[in-house]
Amino acid sequence: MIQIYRFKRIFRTCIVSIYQNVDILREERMKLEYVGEPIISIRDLVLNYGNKTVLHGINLNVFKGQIIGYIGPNGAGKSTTVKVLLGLIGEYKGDVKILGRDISDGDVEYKRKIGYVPEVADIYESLTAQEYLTFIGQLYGLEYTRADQKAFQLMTSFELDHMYGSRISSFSKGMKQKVLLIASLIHNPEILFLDEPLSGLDANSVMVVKELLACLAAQGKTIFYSSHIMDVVEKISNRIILLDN
Ligand SMILES: Nc1ncnc2c1ncn2[C@@H]1O[C@H](COP(=O)(O)OP(=O)(O)OP(=O)(O)O)[C@@H](O)[C@H]1O
Repeated sequence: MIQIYRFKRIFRTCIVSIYQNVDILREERMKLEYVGEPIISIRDLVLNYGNKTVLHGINLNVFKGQIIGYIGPNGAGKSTTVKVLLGLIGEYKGDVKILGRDISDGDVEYKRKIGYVPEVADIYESLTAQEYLTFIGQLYGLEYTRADQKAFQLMTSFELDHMYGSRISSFSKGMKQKVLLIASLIHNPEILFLDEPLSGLDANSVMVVKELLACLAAQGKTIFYSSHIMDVVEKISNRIILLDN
């Protein structure tokens, strides 16, 4: 109980300080913008689905601590870009480096350092949140006890601790979305890819996610946030990329 309380306190303290110092943080993040090696580097990325070209030569550098809003209309190629970065689509032209490594070189180690919240996710609904999250944590190499502790902390921060032992099939859409978000954070990734992460969340949960993202960025995490809705993205991002053909 003490640990939960401590985590809640740290989480809230971080959130409060983020809001109090939001301008300073923005300024600090802007300073980070062009310093050092990019954490994600995309050069002349072209991707075709059959005869159709979806990505027409994208060039982009993303630096540590940035929250990138990756915006474009439906069908612009946002999810496709994210899938390339995650190594889920290999048939592209151009160079993509994550954490300094070319992702086409076959070394998948970088995947331990990234988290992903997909737009549409398959989630094992017959498992409880505890079973699902500890399973994901162990896939990322965490010990069961550590995964369990981390999962419960994150469930608590999203006010879902009372559902920890319940089957995911009994969760609302927004609750499932939160579980997916927790699953993406359980291994403390350096880069977080989010594909429309707020879909299905109520206003309060949107606030929690926004605060959490600001908190993560302040800790030096990099966030790649893909969405077709400018409204929320412009409030949380410190750099916006518009994808238009
Ligand atoms: N597996 C696929 N096979 C063929 N075409 C595809 C495939 N996946 C996506 N596309 C097409 O590629 C284009 C880009 O799709 P993508 O899902 O990347 O867009 P998006 O910007 O994420 O859109 P949305 O905002 O609707 O999620 C669309 O025209 C889509 O129909």
